[in-house]
Amino acid sequence: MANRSLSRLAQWCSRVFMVEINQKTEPIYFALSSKPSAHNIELEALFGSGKLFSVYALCDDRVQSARAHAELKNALAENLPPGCALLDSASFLPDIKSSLIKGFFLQDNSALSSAERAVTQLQEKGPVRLCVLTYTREENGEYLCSTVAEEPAERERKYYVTPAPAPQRHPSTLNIINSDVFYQMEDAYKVLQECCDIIPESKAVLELVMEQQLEFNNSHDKRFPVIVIEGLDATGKTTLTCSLQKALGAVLLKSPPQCLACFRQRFDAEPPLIRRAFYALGNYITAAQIARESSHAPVVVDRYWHSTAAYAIATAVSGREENLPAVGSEIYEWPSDLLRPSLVLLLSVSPEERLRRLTHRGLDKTEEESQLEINHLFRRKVDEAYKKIQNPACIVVDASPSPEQVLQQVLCLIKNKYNLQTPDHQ
Ligand SMILES: Nc1ncnc2c1ncn2[C@@H]1O[C@H](COP(=O)(O)OP(=O)(O)OP(=O)(O)O)[C@@H](O)[C@H]1O
Ligand SMILES: Nc1ccn([C@H]2C[C@H](O)[C@@H](COP(=O)(O)O)O2)c(=O)n1
Repeated sequence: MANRSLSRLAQWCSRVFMVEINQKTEPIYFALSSKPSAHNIELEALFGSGKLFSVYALCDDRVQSARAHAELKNALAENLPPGCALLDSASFLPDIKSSLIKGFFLQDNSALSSAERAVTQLQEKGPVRLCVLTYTREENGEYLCSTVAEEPAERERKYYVTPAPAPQRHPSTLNIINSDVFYQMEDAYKVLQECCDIIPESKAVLELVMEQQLEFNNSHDKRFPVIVIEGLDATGKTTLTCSLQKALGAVLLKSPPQCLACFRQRFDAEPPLIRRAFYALGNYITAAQIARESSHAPVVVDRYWHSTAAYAIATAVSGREENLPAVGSEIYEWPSDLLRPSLVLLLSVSPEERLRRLTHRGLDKTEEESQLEINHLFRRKVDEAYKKIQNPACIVVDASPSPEQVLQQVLCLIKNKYNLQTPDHQ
């Protein structure tokens, strides 16, 4: 269903709404119905007594939609009067892939109940069309939903708010494929193609991808091992990959590759659809470099697809780590057209040790790194997602001992697996 058709209230009736009070508790689910329902304590707690709204940015185009949602969040945060709570919300068709539409649930407890005016002003300002649903409480305690629509007939239409059961699949997992994680180069490529007008840097990135693909040769029969080192920030990847490079006489590569470094900040500022497509394409450039280099030497890679998928999944899946799909889900499948490494090692340290290393290093932190620091829930989800990725799955390495001991441990793993001749580091 095109988003634009959702401007009519009746269209929302086949859908379920999810409101997330916070990341640690279960979301609240409700639906719209022409029939009233029995009293529900959860809904009572969510709807409380103030004025309530759901706000969605409606665009047919996925790039515009992703940007409009992010802009709406900023605009609401800036323009709402004090006393308003802005909660993440979404609407979806239970267990139907790609059906999730993100929006916001707004509780207006401001002194003058002026959130509606602020929202209407945003609606008038455009250019993005907003769908605003408003909820009112009847004397008998029922909640009714109507739209803040221009046409009077549409404004008159009302539906009962009724509780809905939690779906089997957490709604935030419904849109992951091709919105957060890409499983073919073509799919990520298309996203950046659609961005060329609004983000001119996309063109340069696409050209670099095409250049590398032309040189890409995936047909060497005899390859040297390709060892990927993964892990959260400050777990020791840079330290280990540099030592491995020397110890194995290997070529050291990273993803995203150096040629994309100047574009990274630009794409990091974009919503997940665009940002993740950028990192996905980075992996294909690195893959082409791996294919070239592994024909004459072992290759060590600092981050690759495990990072791209794990961070994207952990960000997309809201709430607790139990909401992550189980091992075996298609979302953890390695992209069919991406060069597979021979070995993936996941460096693991305790949160306390990682924080100590981060603080000691004292470098600027990206927003996501800062989030990792303050948000243990997110860190656990990244870690879990790393471990759920299959074919190739990663081998967890305890990276808390000294750098030299970690290196020895890893050399041992590599030697055992490949019978490689590596210098002794006793
Ligand atoms: N085994 C270790 N024991 C103690 N300190 C370590 C160890 N390995 C690395 N460090 C220190 O921890 C800090 C982070 O290490 P490093 O830069 O190698 O991590 P990283 O995983 O590459 O981080 P990022 O992903 O953020 O670039 C550095 O100050 C480094 O010297
Ligand atoms: N192959 C990669 C590498 C990195 N990312 C993303 C994931 C995090 O947001 C961030 C971490 O990188 P770092 O700060 O350690 O340079 O970059 C990715 O998606 N794919």
